[in-house]
Amino acid sequence: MNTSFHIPVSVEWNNDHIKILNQQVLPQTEEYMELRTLHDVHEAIQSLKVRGAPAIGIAGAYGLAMAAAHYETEDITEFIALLEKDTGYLSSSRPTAVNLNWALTRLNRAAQKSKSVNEAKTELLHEAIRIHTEDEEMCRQIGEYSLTLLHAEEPVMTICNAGSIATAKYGTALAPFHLAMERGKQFTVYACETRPLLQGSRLTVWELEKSGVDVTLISDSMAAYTIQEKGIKAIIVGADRIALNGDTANKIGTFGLALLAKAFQIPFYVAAPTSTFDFSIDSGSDIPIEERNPEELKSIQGIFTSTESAKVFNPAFDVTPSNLITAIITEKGIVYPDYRKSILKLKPEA
Ligand SMILES: CSC[C@H]1O[C@H](OP(=O)(O)O)[C@H](O)[C@@H]1O
Repeated sequence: MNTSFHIPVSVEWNNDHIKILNQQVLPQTEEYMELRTLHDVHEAIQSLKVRGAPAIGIAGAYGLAMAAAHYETEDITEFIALLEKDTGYLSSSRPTAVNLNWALTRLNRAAQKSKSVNEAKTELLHEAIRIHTEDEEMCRQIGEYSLTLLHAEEPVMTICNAGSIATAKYGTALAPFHLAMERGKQFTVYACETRPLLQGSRLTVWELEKSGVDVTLISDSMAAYTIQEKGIKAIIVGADRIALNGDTANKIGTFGLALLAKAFQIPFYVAAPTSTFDFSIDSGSDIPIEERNPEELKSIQGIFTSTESAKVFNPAFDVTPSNLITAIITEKGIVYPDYRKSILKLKPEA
């Protein structure tokens, strides 16, 4: 393997602050930023400087632990109340990816078990570090299970960026490609550009090129023709929130790819850690879908591509019904229908 290739990561804890790769300016600029306050973290998540369900959870966890380290109270009850207030603020940064709430809930539970403020401050940072290191291992496992389903000689398609920079490392949907590359095996990946924020053309192409994986960019509208002409053998995507019945929220455009997979009778895989499952909701209709600023659709990098007066519908995610999903690949194994039954087995002990 060419030693210049490497698998990029996007979030790091740096003693007393968070260091992130600013995904808003990739691929033209590889800029690292320091996040030192809760507002810094909220803004970075909301503006997609840090993005991707698992990476949002990791950054949110470090952000809450970092903020709590500066609480001045010595009263544990007051400390917990402050933590709950900051948790609510941070949770509001992006509503769809369940990993943010999942991570912040873990930190609140860790603090609630603490007997003193000092113990709570230590436990919060330790829990954030655990979430970060666990996610890397979960992603690597997802990659291993994915490699039992995907074969390097068969071209595959993906959308958005469910990659190493959207997680601790390796990614979810992109994990098999990075792992295969580490073992000298080359996948042929077709990446949809993923309008309007272009996570595919800006981030997935950049990330896979860094890692030496063979990636070809297509526009979202080219997906059907590409499947037909390039003989795509499978589609694999990430997830932001998976309901008990297997309905999956992911980047806008995913539902359309699932319909194409059905039409072309090729497998459609969702790759996600169990931290992306929301065991409190029955179906996809319960998943909040973030609608974003209309400007994101009407312009690109400040240049209007429609009229300034154009009305816009700009959902950042859609929900793929579970009947279009061939299997869900998790770090605990591959989940098949009947999804409600198989997903319930993944539910952590209370
Ligand atoms: C493993 S990342 C999961 C998921 O998050 C991305 O959304 P966004 O770019 O808005 O943060 C995308 O839907 C990925 O598939």
